[in-house]
Amino acid sequence: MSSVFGKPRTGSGPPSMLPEVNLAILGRRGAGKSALTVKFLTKRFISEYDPNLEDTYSSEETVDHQPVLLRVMDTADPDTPRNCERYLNWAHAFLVVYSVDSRQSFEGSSSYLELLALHAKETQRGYPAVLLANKLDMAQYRQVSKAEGAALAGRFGCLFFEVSACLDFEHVQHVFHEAVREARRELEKSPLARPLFISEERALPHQAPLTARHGLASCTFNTLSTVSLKEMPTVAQAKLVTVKSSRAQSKRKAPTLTLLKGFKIF
Ligand SMILES: Nc1nc2c(ncn2[C@@H]2O[C@H](COP(=O)(O)OP(=O)(O)OP(=O)(O)O)[C@@H](O)[C@H]2O)c(=O)[nH]1
Repeated sequence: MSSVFGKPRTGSGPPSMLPEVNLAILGRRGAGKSALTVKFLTKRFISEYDPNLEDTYSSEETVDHQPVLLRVMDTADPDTPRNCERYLNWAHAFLVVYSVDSRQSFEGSSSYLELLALHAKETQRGYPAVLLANKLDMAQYRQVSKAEGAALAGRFGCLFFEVSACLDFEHVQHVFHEAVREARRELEKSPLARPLFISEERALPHQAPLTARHGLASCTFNTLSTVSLKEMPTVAQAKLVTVKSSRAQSKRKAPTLTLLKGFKIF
């Protein structure tokens, strides 16, 4: 069963005939990828949960009066890009996230943009990316100026926004919808492009790792020697994640609420 947010879909009905857009959220640990994903899907800010979970969710959205089934992969690379093919071959567009209060995360986002640029060059296709500076509510602890963010986005020709996962939903939603617009533009240019998925079964013929070919030290492809490209699978099932909201942190007693499918909020 898929994890579906936004407009509910019937579980046993036929697969959605909506046009689909796959969006991968990339960035260093702690940048706020999961918080942004959850904010977009549920309008709630969830302050803590398991950093090792990587899940894909789907949400029926309407962007510019056109419906779309948006699949969002909240990635969980350990410290640097790892086994990148799982999202490089799946996503139509990318949100690259850093946190305004962490220079390290900003540097990490630069590595991801570099990786996407190499992949685009190699596959001769566009991979729209949006650079997203998160934790704007922490601006008093800024380590990265807005100008630096804009300059990095300019270098890679991508859109740039500053948001906060714990402030208003509309800004976060706007960014996700912009990514859908970017993906649509790219899909219109190459309508036959289909996302592929890596499975760990057969060797990928005649393909050396991207890192080896381009010397990108920060990206490792542990499973590349034993992978093969397959058609995209159905959306992964969300695992049960127990999270604490800021209400719980303020020690007020509140009943436990299971939110949609995977998230439990106190
Ligand atoms: N103040 C503030 N904290 C945030 C914001 N977004 C996320 N956080 C916090 O930053 C921490 C990391 O957020 P996550 O969403 O887990 O970050 P992530 O990028 O998914 O990190 P991994 O799961 O480790 O890959 C958590 O404690 C969040 O509560 C934000 O906009 N403002």
